[in-house]
Amino acid sequence: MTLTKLNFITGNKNKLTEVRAILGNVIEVDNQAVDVPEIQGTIEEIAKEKARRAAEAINGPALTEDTALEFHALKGLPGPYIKSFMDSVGHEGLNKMLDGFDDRTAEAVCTFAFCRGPGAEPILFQGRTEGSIVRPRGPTNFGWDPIFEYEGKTYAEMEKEAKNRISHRYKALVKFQQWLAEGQQ
Ligand SMILES: O=c1[nH]c(=O)c2ncn([C@@H]3O[C@H](COP(=O)(O)OP(=O)(O)OP(=O)(O)O)[C@@H](O)[C@H]3O)c2[nH]1
Ligand SMILES: [Mg+2]
Repeated sequence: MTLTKLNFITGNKNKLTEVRAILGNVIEVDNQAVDVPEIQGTIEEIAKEKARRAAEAINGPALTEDTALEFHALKGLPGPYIKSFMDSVGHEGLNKMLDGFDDRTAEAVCTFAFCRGPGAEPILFQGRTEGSIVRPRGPTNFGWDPIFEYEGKTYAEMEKEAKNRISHRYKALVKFQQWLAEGQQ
């Protein structure tokens, strides 16, 4: 089955905007904001199960994405649980979690999962970008962008195009595009 368009199942408008900006001229990206329950487990287990449940929910091919933010000093936490950490303690709390450590480096991880349909095994495409956790700088319209610094600028301080050339999401989508170009084996 050669894909001519994608159904990206996400409730996150910022993610959708970046996926369309990065994939825009490669393939059409539709969206359905189906609320898919997320299990606990490894990043890969969470990403796969999200795609399985999305494909079941729409009874068709589904692309999903799960993002994690791993603090090296905390052995990878908050990881895939970053959303609840961000909602509960915010930029300041996330910074404070590292104030007792010398190592403030972190890794942004984006894991796309494509599931051809109910019962199919999802295929994963992962991108990672290394940075440091800093006090917030820049616009606050996308999650933890203001506290993730890459080569001197936070994601929030970067022009959108600049972020979309180096981000965890961009790197994951490069792998996805290669898979699409190779005929989706
Ligand atoms: O500053 C940011 N820069 C990014 O590039 C980025 N990508 C994701 N996130 C946030 O990290 C959590 C992941 O949780 P998440 O993957 O489950 O996303 P979500 O629940 O918002 O959407 P979805 O699960 O419907 O796709 C959510 O709070 C997202 O807002 C980002 N924050
Ligand atoms: Mg989610």
